[in-house]
Amino acid sequence: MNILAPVRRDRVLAELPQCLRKEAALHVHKDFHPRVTCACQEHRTGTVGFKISKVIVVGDLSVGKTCLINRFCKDTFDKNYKATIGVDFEMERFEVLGVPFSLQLWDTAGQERFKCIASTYYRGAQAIIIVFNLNDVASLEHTKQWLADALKENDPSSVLLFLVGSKKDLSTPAQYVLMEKDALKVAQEMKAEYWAVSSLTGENVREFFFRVAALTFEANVLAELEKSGARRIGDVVRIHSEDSNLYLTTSKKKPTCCP
Ligand SMILES: Nc1nc2c(ncn2[C@@H]2O[C@H](COP(=O)(O)OP(=O)(O)OP(=O)(O)O)[C@@H](O)[C@H]2O)c(=O)[nH]1
Ligand SMILES: [Mg+2]
Repeated sequence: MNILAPVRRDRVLAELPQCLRKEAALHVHKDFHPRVTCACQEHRTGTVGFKISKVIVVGDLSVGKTCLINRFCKDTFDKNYKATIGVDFEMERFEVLGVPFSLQLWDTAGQERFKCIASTYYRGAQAIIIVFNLNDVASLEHTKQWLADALKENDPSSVLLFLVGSKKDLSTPAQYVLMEKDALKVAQEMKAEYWAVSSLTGENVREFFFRVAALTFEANVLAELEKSGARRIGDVVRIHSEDSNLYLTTSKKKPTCCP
């Protein structure tokens, strides 16, 4: 991969992609955080010219983790199941608000016998994607254990969580509605953002990864600004009391500031 080649035109994000369901979203702001937009305009996004975030994808065997990544990164779909052994890795490049940004996508094995190898790659994730099969309620129940295991290796206060229901093409609308109700509840308990996708049809796959890229980029730049002491004395910090379901601003206490 040539890191200096221009980013593909369909990987350019100029606006914040919106969540799927407001009831289970990491935040529901219409735009990027004003400090992030401002920093990008002024090229104050950090010391390095490009940024990388590590994302791990976990969940039961055969829920469709590999197919989800392959649909987005390679626009392919394989109907034959080939278990991931240990981990696989894909790097996807974006340009967010004019800044080069990459997601390192770690596709882990769901099979019990490979879990031990896979879990050694959990550390240092900025986002955790927990996948379940929308047609298998047990796989939704197991997401809590997958999350607990992934959080052992990461800082729960800074990592972004996504709960993704897969194989949407296999559920009828009525079945989907029932499953979504349970899934939204689990997502709210976890403080994860909920998505439902189909790697076979491609439904929501691009929208989902764009949202992951945008939110990890936003968190990454905010952390960078905080670290570099970019917040000037006298900056006004305003908490939006009308924000609801904003996991980031409520539990993680990231204030919304004037630029
Ligand atoms: N109909 C349908 N089938 C899917 C979809 N996604 C995955 N599958 C099928 O589900 C099976 C398992 O998919 P994988 O992506 O290999 O599952 P995995 O979660 O990576 O499995 P492990 O690597 O063992 O953890 C394959 O036969 C896929 O073709 C989908 O969106 N729709
Ligand atoms: Mg796999």
